[in-house]
Amino acid sequence: MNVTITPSSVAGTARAPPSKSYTHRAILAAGYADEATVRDALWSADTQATARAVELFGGDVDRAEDGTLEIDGFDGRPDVPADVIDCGNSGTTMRLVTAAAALADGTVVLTGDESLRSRPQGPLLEALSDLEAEAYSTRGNGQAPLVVTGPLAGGEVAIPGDVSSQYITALLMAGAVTDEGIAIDLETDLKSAPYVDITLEVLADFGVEARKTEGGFAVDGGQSYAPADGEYAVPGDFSSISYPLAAGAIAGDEGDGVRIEGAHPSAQGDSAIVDIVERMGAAVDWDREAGTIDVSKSPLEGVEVDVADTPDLLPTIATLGAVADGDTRITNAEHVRYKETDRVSAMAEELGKMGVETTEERDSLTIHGSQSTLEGATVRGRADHRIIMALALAGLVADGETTIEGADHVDVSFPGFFGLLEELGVSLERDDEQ
Ligand SMILES: O=C(O)C1=C[C@@H](OP(=O)(O)O)[C@@H](O)[C@H](O)C1
Ligand SMILES: C=C(OP(=O)(O)O)C(=O)O
Repeated sequence: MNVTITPSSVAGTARAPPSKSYTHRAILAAGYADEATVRDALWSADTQATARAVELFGGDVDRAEDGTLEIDGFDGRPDVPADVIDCGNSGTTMRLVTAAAALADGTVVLTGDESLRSRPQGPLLEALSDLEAEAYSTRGNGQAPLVVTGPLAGGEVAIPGDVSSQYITALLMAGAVTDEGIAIDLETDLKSAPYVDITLEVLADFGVEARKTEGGFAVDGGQSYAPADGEYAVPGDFSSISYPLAAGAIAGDEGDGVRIEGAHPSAQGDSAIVDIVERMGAAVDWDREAGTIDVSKSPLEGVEVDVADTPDLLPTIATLGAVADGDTRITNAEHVRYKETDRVSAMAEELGKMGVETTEERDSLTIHGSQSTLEGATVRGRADHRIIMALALAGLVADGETTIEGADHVDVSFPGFFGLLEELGVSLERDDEQ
C-alpha cells in the first residue's frame, strides 16, 4: 500500500496504543507461567509473532473481543516446537524467543523476514553457547536463520551492551527458570538501558526477582512466573505517542491542539519525547496522573538530543528537526543502524528527497532544519514502521503531496496509525494496488 498525504492541520484526541515492549514481555512471561490474563495488549504484527512462538512452545493464546489475552503457558520449560518459529519483522521476538528456545530439550529453528535476517544475533548466540546450549547461525554470520539446542544451564556470562539490550532481556527472562540462574557481565556500556528497566518491572509484576549488579544484571534460577491475581495490564506506548505528539507540535490546528490519552508514566525511556518536544519550543502539558498530554503548534528550534537510551525516537526527532529552525543534532545513535533498517541513513536519505539537508556520521545525525525547504515527494517507507510514520509527519507540513511507498508496515507497532491521522483531520489517500 502507498499512502499519499496532503498537507493538513491536526486537532482532536488520540488514544495511545498499548506498549509493544510491555506486550511482548507480558505474552512471553505468561508463556513461562502456568496461565495468565493480559489486558490492554497490543495486537500488532510483532506481538502476534511472540504469541505464535508461545503457542509453538506448547502454550495457548486466546484473544477475546475486547482484546484481552487469555494465555495458557508452557509452564517453565518450552516444548520442542513442531515447526520453525517465524519471528516476522520483530527483533524483540527473535531475541526473547531464542533464549526461551534454549530451555527446550531439543532443537528449535528460528527465522524471520529479510530485514530480521540481516540483524545481529551473534552476541546472544555466543552467550547461550557459553551457557552450555548449542546456538548458531545457519550462515555462520551471526544472523538468522538460527538453530538452538538446549537445555540451557545457568551461570555467569559476559556480553556487549552496545548492540542490543534485548539480549539482556532475553537472558534474564529465560534465566529465571534455569536451575542456577544467570549473572550477566556487561563488556561495554549498555545502550537502550530503559528497556531492561521495563523487563525488570514486568518480571517483578510476574513475581520474578531480577536485579542490577555492579557489572550488569542477575536473576536467580528456580523461579516461577505468576502475575498478582493472575492478571497483567499493559500501559500506553510512548514510542507510538511520539507521532501524534510531534504531529500536534508541527501541524496543530491554530485553535485546537492535540490531546493524547493513555500516557501514564512507566519505565519507558521514550517518554523523553515529551521533554524533547518541549525543549524545541512546543507548548506541551503532560498531566501524569490523568495520563493526558496536550500539545499545540509552536515555532520549533533545533536542539541536541542523545538517543543512547531512546533509539526508537530517532525518526520522529529527525522529522521535528526538519521542521525546526536551525540544527538538530542527534547523538549516540550508532545502535539505531541495527533496527528494521539503518534508520540513520534512511531518515537522512528520505528527508533529503523532501529537500532537507542533513549531515550523517557513524554515531550521529544532524538535521539542518527550516520548514520552508520541506517539499512534498515520493519517499520509500523501507518496510520500517517508524520510518513510514516519521515521513508521514513530514508530509503534514510539506509543500505539496507526499507519497510513502510500502506504508502498510505500520501494522508492526501501530496498526491504526493512518486511521488516527484521518480522525485528527489529515487528508490522505491509500493506494492498495501497490
Ligand atoms: O526490548 C525492547 O522492547 C526494545 C528494545 C530496543 O532495541 P535494542 O535494545 O536492540 O536497542 C528498541 O529499539 C526496540 O524497539 C524494543
Ligand atoms: C526496533 C524495533 O523493534 P524490534 O527490535 O522488536 O524489531 C522498533 O519497534 O522500533
